[in-house]
Amino acid sequence: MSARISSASDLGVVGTVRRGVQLSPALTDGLTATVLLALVATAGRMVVPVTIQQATDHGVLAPGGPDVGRVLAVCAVGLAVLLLTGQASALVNVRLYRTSERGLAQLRVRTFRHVHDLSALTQSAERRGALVSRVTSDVDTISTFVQRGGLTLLLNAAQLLLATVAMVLYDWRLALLVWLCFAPMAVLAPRAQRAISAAYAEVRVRVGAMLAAVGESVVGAETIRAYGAARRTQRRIDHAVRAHRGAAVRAQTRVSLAFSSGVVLSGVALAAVVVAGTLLGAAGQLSVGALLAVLFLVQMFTGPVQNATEMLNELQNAVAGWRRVIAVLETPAEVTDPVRPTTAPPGPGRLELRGVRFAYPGGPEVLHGVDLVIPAGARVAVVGRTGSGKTTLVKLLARLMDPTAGRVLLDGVDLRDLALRDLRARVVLVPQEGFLFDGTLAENIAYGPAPAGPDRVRHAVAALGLEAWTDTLPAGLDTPVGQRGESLSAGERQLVALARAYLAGAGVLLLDEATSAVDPATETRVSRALDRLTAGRTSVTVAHRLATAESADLVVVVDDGRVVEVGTHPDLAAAGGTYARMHRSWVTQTA
Ligand SMILES: Nc1ncnc2c1ncn2[C@@H]1O[C@H](COP(=O)(O)OP(=O)(O)OP(=O)(O)O)[C@@H](O)[C@H]1O
Repeated sequence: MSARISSASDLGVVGTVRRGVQLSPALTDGLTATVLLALVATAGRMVVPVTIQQATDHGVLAPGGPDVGRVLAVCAVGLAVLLLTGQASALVNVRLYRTSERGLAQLRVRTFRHVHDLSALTQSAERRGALVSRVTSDVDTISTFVQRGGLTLLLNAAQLLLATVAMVLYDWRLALLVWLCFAPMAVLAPRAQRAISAAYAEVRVRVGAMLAAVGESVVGAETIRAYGAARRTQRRIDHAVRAHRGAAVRAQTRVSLAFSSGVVLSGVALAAVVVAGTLLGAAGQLSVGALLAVLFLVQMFTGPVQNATEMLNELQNAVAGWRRVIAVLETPAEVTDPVRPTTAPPGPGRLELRGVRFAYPGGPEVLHGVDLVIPAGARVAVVGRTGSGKTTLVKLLARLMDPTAGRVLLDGVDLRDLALRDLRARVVLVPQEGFLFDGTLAENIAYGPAPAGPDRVRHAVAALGLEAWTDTLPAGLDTPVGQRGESLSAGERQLVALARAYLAGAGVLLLDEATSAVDPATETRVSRALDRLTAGRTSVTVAHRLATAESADLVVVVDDGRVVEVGTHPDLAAAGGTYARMHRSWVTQTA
């Protein structure tokens, strides 16, 4: 079972870009037209040097004296071309943004859906935060390159080529001289870029450390005060802030050095052209206009040579981002919809495990051949020591993952043959800590497969006997719960989770009993709501309190990945086995 998502795909650079483009086909929409427009825009830049040369040689320095009309005519043509190419340039940007945003939106949606399809197993194997970052920041690194980098790289090359051709046409010796001056930059720039990237990587690490230090000190303020660790914490923060400052200054120093060497090199090139051009001019081999034009063309060299390395760096980032996103998309979703789902009508809710074995990826087997029948409509409590496999068993019943061997059946049908949508409508898992979304109580209760209106929410609340509680809240069912339900107590969050499960209306409920302590009043409400919720339904509860087992129809005892006892509480308590021992020790502890 390969539930882990590899950190990155192992495609080469070209393969990665090709696969990335396949995944976001919108990226290539109208690309040919965009490239043509971009080439027109780049060619338009040549207009300035050419206009200057024409205006100088044939206007200002015309053989019969300055010809103002000619200068104006040349400038007007130059201006018109410049305006047109300016339009082309704006259009290129708009088109690029539009197609790249569309393409990246496709990629985000696709990756996000796939993350949802991955089994609970993969999601827990992979840190959830890291998955979120693949959908967000990794796609962002691609976006920077797609929006600017890719085309800039092409246009820079075109600009260098056109500028060189223009220079050669004016004087090939000057063109050669300029290339010689810029050669060191072509060699040094990649090195400078690497040094700058390394410095910024260091800055990012330091920012992370600084945020962690500050964040921990705020979140853990009570513990810090309780242990008198304020000074030690302060020192840690000071250190993190100083380290960040040092790294940021180093990075900026490198950027400034790189920038000024670029300026120096282009200055050297300009000076060399002025000297060589003047000598050629004196020998009658170069016109003043041509010399001016070449000086302008030199300016068109600096940008592309500096940009090229930066863009190559962005290409590297984008390829790394693409590789990580592709790795997510290439992780097979293990819990998939059956090709031909069963059409059998829903049964009463009888569950069965036959020879079920399970191992987490790369781990030892944690369930070793479990055979178990859960009759329809029974209230079942699963008990056992911590780590014995209770939660794993319940997750398999909900098909959050599939067994390594054996079968899980609902009303005689293998869960793998049930359409996932049908399965989720018939079996609902209520986790220990149900996730609450930032919204009102009613919105959170209505969070089920079928959207529910206020009447059904009120009905669910009344059916579970929770009105007395909701009536005490400031805005009743419209009370906001805060992010993750932080405005509610742990017990109240459980009540919301139960109402939500009630509204989902499934015939089979799988409950992971909450272990967090709640006040006695809420405790009573929770257990009353649970009684009402499970009435008439099949329910399997991972019981952390043996009181739950006492009131269940059937108790299942799991020990070290095996079901060792099944029976009613009185029978098992009298049998003198594992359950009887657990129960005796629980009674003495709580007595
Ligand atoms: N996501 C996971 N990846 C790898 N191993 C896991 C994972 N979840 C559980 N395990 C291992 O599987 C075994 C059974 O765990 P499980 O959570 O099913 O036990 P449990 O009886 O529910 O325990 P508890 O009462 O503490 O919740 C344990 O050894 C546990 O370490």
